Amino acid sequence: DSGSVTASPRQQDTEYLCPVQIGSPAQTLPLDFDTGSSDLWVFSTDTPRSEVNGQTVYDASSSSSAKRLSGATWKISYGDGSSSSGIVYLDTVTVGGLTVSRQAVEAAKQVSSSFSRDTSSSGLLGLAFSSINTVSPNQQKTFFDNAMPHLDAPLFTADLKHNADGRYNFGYIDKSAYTGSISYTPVDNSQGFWGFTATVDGTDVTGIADTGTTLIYLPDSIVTSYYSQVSGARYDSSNAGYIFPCGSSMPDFSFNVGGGGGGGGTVTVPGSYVNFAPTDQTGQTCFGGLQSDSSIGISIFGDIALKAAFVVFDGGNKQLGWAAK
Ligand SMILES: CC(C)C[C@H](NC(=O)C[C@H](O)[C@H](CC1CCCCC1)NC(=O)CC[C@H](O)[C@H](Cc1ccccc1)NC(=O)OC(C)(C)C)C(=O)O
Repeated sequence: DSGSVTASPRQQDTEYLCPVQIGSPAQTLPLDFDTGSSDLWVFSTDTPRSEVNGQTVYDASSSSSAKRLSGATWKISYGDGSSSSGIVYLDTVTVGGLTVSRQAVEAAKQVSSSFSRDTSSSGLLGLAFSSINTVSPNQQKTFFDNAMPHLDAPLFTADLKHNADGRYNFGYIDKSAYTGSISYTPVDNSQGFWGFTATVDGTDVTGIADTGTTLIYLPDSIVTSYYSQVSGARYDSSNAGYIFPCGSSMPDFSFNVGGGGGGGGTVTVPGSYVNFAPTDQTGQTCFGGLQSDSSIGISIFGDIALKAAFVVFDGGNKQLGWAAK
């Protein structure tokens, strides 16, 4: 089996949403595919009306294939401080033509305000490792874990784009989607994430490949040396990050993956991607797409990095592949 689904950017590439079919007859919800978490949760008819703000909701009672997973609950909180919790159904889930028949669909009974405010997203589809799924008492598998044994190849690929529709493919590598060769590097999933080590200016950086995080967060030393090349760039505490004059021409940002003997491959993030967005309506000052990880405790290669590459999340061989495009 295989599947292929469009990933549409929202709010200046802040997140990427994909249409997912749930239940019988199919209910299509736009979900944020997140390689940084492992719960498939959705706004539902169980979500208080006061917390629903135009989002499409899942109605288990109108799905003939929905079965309540009795006694199961979930509760999750994310790096940005948002959170949600609720109950669990098993139902049929289809992504880009790839179907999993008994997928844990976590229906929200509560969502935090930032989810209510994000009118374009109906929830998340977690693509990290099932070891960090939050369902209790019996942890549930991700869509990818459930699909893996049926896939032509035990992998999925992420091809996110700046300000344009990209694609997640499951079960195969689309050779027309990238240029040159794919450089692979081992994955450390001990924390449940797609952890890997890259080299930046000769320094090894261990971080995670996270489609659910908008920006790149790296060690201070790397970030300060990057912005030292940009006149007028400075760390601004009110914005809690590096800002600079919007007219600045930003240097490209490169990192090497799969180094060692073969020299590995280099991913180059165009400087224009690092000029993420204006900090206010005046458009004078812009916020950087590369920020320090010092308040996070882990380095994150988020969408700013991922959209500069074609990335293979290989669950069978526990490796990450990076290619230019
Ligand atoms: C629960 C654990 C098992 C896993 C958990 N994983 C994470 O927190 C990482 C994961 O990728 C989560 C997934 C996101 C949670 C919030 C909704 C969107 C997805 N990433 C995160 O928690 C990181 C948050 C993102 O970077 C937000 C995302 C966002 C998008 C649109 C609107 C609001 C917020 N972007 C964001 O803040 O963009 C700015 C900086 C430009 C404003 C953890 O480590 O705690």
